[in-house]
Amino acid sequence: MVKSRKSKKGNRADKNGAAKISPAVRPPLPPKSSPSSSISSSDSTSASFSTVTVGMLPSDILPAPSPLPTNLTPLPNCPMDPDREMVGFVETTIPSITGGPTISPASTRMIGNTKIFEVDASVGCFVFQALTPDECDALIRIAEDHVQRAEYAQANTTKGWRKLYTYTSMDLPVQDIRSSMCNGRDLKSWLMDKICKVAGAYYGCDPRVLRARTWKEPHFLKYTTDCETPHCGVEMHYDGCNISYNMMLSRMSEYTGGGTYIRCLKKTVKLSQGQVLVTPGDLFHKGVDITDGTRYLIICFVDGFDPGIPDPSSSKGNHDAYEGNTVRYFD
Ligand SMILES: O=C(O)CCC(=O)C(=O)O
Ligand SMILES: [Fe+2]
Repeated sequence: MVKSRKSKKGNRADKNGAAKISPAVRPPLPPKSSPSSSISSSDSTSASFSTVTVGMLPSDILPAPSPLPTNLTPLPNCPMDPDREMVGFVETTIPSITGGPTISPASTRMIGNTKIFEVDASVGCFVFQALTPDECDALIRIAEDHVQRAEYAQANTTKGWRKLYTYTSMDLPVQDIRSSMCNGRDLKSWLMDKICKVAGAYYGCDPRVLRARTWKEPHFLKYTTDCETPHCGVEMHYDGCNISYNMMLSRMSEYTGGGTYIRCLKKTVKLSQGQVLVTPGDLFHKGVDITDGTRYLIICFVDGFDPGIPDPSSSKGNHDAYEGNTVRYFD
């Protein structure tokens, strides 16, 4: 049956979050070189990510099959998912079995300047807006650009979408995109700082103790129905780290279905573009199948502080029946 989200080679983290993963042998880094292209965000709220610069990889000496756009179409002044259609409700619950939609306010609170939506405080699950749509679109583009270059170059040192874990098949470690910079910081540490600051405050630990579990983290995760062997979802599992975060890069309109089903809550959390769901690593959950389109996430298995929240759910019962019990969080 489904258990911890194992790495492809059978490594896994134990229930205390200690990684039992043998040190990965990484290929040598290519020499650093000057930037080849950049994406600028016009969103003034995203000052810390105003420029994503993609540096040159060895494959850059070959013509790129599809060059990166040098500018992104500015989105209307909307800090949230432009496709959201239900502005005004803080939480929408649509029970799949017991009748029609009900709307109930989510409990919210501020951590610094960040608004936290409690998915369920008793099991330490929460959502917040971490990125702007511009930032999400830029991240998808640099990931896909990296993959295209990797496929084009067919070089062993540059790999594209691949299977890093048992239940997924299109993963890409963020640190593969070695030269992407955000205002002089590398992408991985920029993301980790952003999330760990809030997660540390939420769970009551110093954010500096929180770290990515292995070199694979954080990683892009792609689901798509638009290929020969569609990759649509992830079956029930727990991540086995201390804390996990799932950051949504896609807009709602880019896929149908999807969402993260949390077994003990019998709820599927559907994130808007740029929102992140943070959970303790012991909670059973699944990536609900998309039925059409493409859904991109950045996932991270974080260690360093155990929030000590065991999963209260039982594996018995028809949990799939509750997958349609969807919650969304809006301002
Ligand atoms: O697709 C999702 O929402 C969940 C993905 C997930 O649980 C994982 O990659 O470990
Ligand atoms: Fe997971």
